Amino acid sequence: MSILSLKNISYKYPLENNETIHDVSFEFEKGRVYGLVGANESGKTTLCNIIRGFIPELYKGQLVGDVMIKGKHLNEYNIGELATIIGYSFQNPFTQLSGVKDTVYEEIAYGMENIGVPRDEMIKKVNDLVKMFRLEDLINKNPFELSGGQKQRVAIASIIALDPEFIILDEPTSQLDPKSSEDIFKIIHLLKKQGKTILLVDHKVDLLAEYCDEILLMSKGQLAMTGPTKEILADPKVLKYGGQLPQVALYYIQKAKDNHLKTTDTIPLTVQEVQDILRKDGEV
Ligand SMILES: Nc1ncnc2c1ncn2[C@@H]1O[C@H](COP(=O)(O)OP(=O)(O)OP(=O)(O)O)[C@@H](O)[C@H]1O
Repeated sequence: MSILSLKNISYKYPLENNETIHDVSFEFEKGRVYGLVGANESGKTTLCNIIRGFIPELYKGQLVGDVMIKGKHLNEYNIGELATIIGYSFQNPFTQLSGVKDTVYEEIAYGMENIGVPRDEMIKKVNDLVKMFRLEDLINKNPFELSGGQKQRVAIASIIALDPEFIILDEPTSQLDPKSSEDIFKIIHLLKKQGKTILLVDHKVDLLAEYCDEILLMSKGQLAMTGPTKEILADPKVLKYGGQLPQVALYYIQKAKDNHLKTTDTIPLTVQEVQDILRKDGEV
């Protein structure tokens, strides 16, 4: 059974004439990492808000279709239950900070305090997350004094602290340098190994190619392409729908076209895969 499913979801913001999301259906399986990609304003954040229930709870408008979580309609969960089932890290980490805690350490503990996690368990969890997100030097700092990237790491640690089963990360690496971005993807991999289901909105297709099981490509409010990462991110049709291909795939397609390489049925998506193909073809 899928952990979360979307059935014929359409949505129109108040005062807008046209739908921002049109007839989206999809089933998310437990323990998989999904990359949600698409051009700017294609509807990715709006879809995440629908999955988390912020639409229609906070944003009104016209929503049709059903969001089912573990076999129950989203409406059947109360706000507290939903917060522990679905973790949502916002695109802008500034909006995620509680604003009532003076240190990073307290900020990470805040959500757990609210749901009454026992003190010992809470301390252990915060210490684990501080280590996992390399926040050791920042624990006594005020969250609002941090850089954008540091805020982003604290915001993600705070939602993981609640141990949600389904985690939505909306552009978690947008303010991070390449090394910190890769670190976040490694944490995503670790969370997957713990059985979490992750929906990741990100433009860094090279990292998505390496870490995601499946890709959902949005175009003008619809899911234009969905499927295994290996199929979707190796398909030049992605470009037609405003998506991007990994640098490695683009390089390989160009090389194959120039006839410098023997063609192969499989377009490589990672540097490792290119090296394997080149080695097989006797190029290196
Ligand atoms: N609160 C709102 N009221 C009205 N329209 C909105 C609102 N929020 C977003 N939109 C519109 O909905 C469309 C989809 O926006 P959304 O932010 O969901 O796309 P996105 O794919 O996440 O974009 P980006 O990659 O730029 O973050 C856009 O045209 C946007 O202007």
